[in-house]
Amino acid sequence: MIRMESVTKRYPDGTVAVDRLSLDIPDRAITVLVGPSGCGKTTTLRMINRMVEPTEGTILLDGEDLQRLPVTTLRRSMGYVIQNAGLFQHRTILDNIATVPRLLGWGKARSRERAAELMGRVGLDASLAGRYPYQLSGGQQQRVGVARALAADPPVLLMDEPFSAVDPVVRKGLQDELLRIQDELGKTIVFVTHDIDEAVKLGTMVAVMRTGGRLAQFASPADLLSDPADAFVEDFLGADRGVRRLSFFPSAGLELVTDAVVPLDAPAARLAASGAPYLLVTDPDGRPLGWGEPRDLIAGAIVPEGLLPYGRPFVPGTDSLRAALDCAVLSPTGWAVAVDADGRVSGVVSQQAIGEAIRSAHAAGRGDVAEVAEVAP
Ligand SMILES: Nc1ncnc2c1ncn2[C@@H]1O[C@H](COP(=O)(O)OP(=O)(O)OP(=O)(O)O)[C@@H](O)[C@H]1O
Repeated sequence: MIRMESVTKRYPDGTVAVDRLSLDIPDRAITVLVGPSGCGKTTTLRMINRMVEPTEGTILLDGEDLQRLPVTTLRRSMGYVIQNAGLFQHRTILDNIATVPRLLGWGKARSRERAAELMGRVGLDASLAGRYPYQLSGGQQQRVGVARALAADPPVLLMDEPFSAVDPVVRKGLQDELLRIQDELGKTIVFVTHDIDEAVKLGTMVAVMRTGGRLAQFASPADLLSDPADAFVEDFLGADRGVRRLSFFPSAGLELVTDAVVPLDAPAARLAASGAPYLLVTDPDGRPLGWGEPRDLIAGAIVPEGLLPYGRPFVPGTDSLRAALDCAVLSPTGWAVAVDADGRVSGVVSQQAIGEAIRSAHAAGRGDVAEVAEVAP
């Protein structure tokens, strides 16, 4: 949808902020521009809505040269969200969100109705509508910024470090919310961040830029983590990229052991049958209670309070291999507990078995990674 062809921006003082950048930004997906401070991310984003004009090269929107489109028409088709939200301090939340529809001549009632609908969509309580920005937390203000950018339903959303000024917990909430909204709305989003974890979490495609405004690599997060183009990208990705890459492998293929799972009232024969070093005891509904060693469990008299904690379970099919590994690492027995969507135990799996699954997933290579790219981290 948006194509950049050898785009360069040289500021009047001679600074080359962006150097011959070519990018195909896919339709209805999130493309993240990431890189160290001053590498030209913001300049690139602003060239897309013509707040900055390129010195050389061409940017096409649906095949049309941006230079041929009137700036007002262009900006109306592109929502813009910035750090600290940039809200109008003297306007209420509802009026902030209704700004663009009002500019487009929608009429007061319809604009406010739309603004109220968007508050719900971005997770803001309706009771906040009459407040002013200073009466909201930083995270709430960012939500207002997103709602305002979406108000006129533009096909493109440009987001410049929108979540950088909030604490990590609020930030995670905002990221999850953006992914949820994107699932519903399917916008073409260009998102600038200097945080590689945010880029890998949000991006369908990630453009890693280096100082001097040059593109270092343009790839899906899974491909980036498995095949960094050079030492700069590898360094930028950080030390634990191997573990992070596991987020893109599903846990559904793990072979679950079921005979190490026993109910509270298990008979002696059942306790002795599995040969496993630990048994996971379940309640009458099949939910986990805790681990016990077979020799410590007395048939018909298992005491839940005497069991080892089962840790955090994972859900095969929804969770990734990284989540399963994390459960196993945190489990006092080294075994991870798998549950279904209702929290009932479907089996258990050892660290060793997860390790084997990781090795075969890596061996299966990229084709498999692409297939499972939808798995949640
Ligand atoms: N108006 C300007 N005039 C001259 N140089 C500029 C101007 N705006 C930006 N620059 C320079 O262009 C380069 C790229 O800046 P830009 O803001 O695009 O980078 P960035 O990657 O978004 O940085 P950050 O992550 O720190 O926001 C920097 O060296 C910056 O100093």
